[in-house]
Amino acid sequence: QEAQTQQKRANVVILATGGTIAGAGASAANSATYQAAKLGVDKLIAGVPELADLANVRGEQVMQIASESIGNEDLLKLAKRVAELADSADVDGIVITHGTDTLEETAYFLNLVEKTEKPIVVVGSMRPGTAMSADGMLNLYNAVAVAGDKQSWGKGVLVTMNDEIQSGRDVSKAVNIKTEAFKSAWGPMGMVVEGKSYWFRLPAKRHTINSEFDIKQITSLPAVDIAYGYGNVTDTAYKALAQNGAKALIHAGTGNGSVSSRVVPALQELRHNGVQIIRSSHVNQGGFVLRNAEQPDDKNDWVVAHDLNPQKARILAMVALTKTQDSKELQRIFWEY
Ligand SMILES: NC(=O)C[C@H](N)C(=O)O
Repeated sequence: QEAQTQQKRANVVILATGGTIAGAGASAANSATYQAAKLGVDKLIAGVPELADLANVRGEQVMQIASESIGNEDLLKLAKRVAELADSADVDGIVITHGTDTLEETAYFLNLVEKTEKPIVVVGSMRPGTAMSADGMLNLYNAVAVAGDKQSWGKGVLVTMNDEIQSGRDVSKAVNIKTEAFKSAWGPMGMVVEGKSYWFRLPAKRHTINSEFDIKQITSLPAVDIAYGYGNVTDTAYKALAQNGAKALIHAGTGNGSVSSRVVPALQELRHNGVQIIRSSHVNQGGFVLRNAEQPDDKNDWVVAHDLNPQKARILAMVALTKTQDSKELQRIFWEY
């Protein structure tokens, strides 16, 4: 009978990248003061013996860093390894342990470029494993439960934090000091409770298997940078980023992605010189930027990021620019993904 259950169990690979879920503090009282990326993947797995009740789990250490330091090369390395594993017949699901600071960027990137229906679940924690009420154990348990579940197939890259199943496209870190840190303007897709998934909605945007992008065809990512809008802003940062080689600039705009009159002329000139200008909003609870609202995008030949926050807009712009330099195509992609 033991052999039978063994057979039915899904094979889940945990790819560890670092972050607070692998962090350690000096004492159990240290929930916010600690070093990220200290524990190896074997220790993470050994720390939650109950994972073995959910799936046949094995781990791989892909990198060991705090997620604020993840660069494009790291993204490519991780995504290529995910694609290899997704292609292997003996892998049913993939979990990625990740720092929470850029977790939403990695999750969205994978959602765009992985051509698989197999579950890919990105997970982190807000407290290191050494802290009282550490959240990493349960988050990881939930991630393995979701990754090993047939119900999770074809739903795009998922994030399991705080018992919720979120879409990797929509979810974003909204609070930095609570375990209830990750939110989506459009709500979670489901819940995971005691190792069982409960689904309520599906993603409407193109992802993974229905995406036109494929990590196997991407060898490098173009420079795309973000500049922030605020009162009294100048065009200095925008110009400097472009001069430094940015192929597209994400305007992390105020409100509706509005652009200060002090910045508009520089952005018009940069677009004239070939730099793509993408207007997003930096409002906290979910921006919503529409073409030709606040700024004449048709006239300026700018793109709007719609509901993508600036950091997610950077990810989509990089991926899109591997295929097209056309601003209309870019805008189509921003509506569809
Ligand atoms: N909670 C965390 O994981 C934060 C950490 N700075 C990281 O992103 O790696």
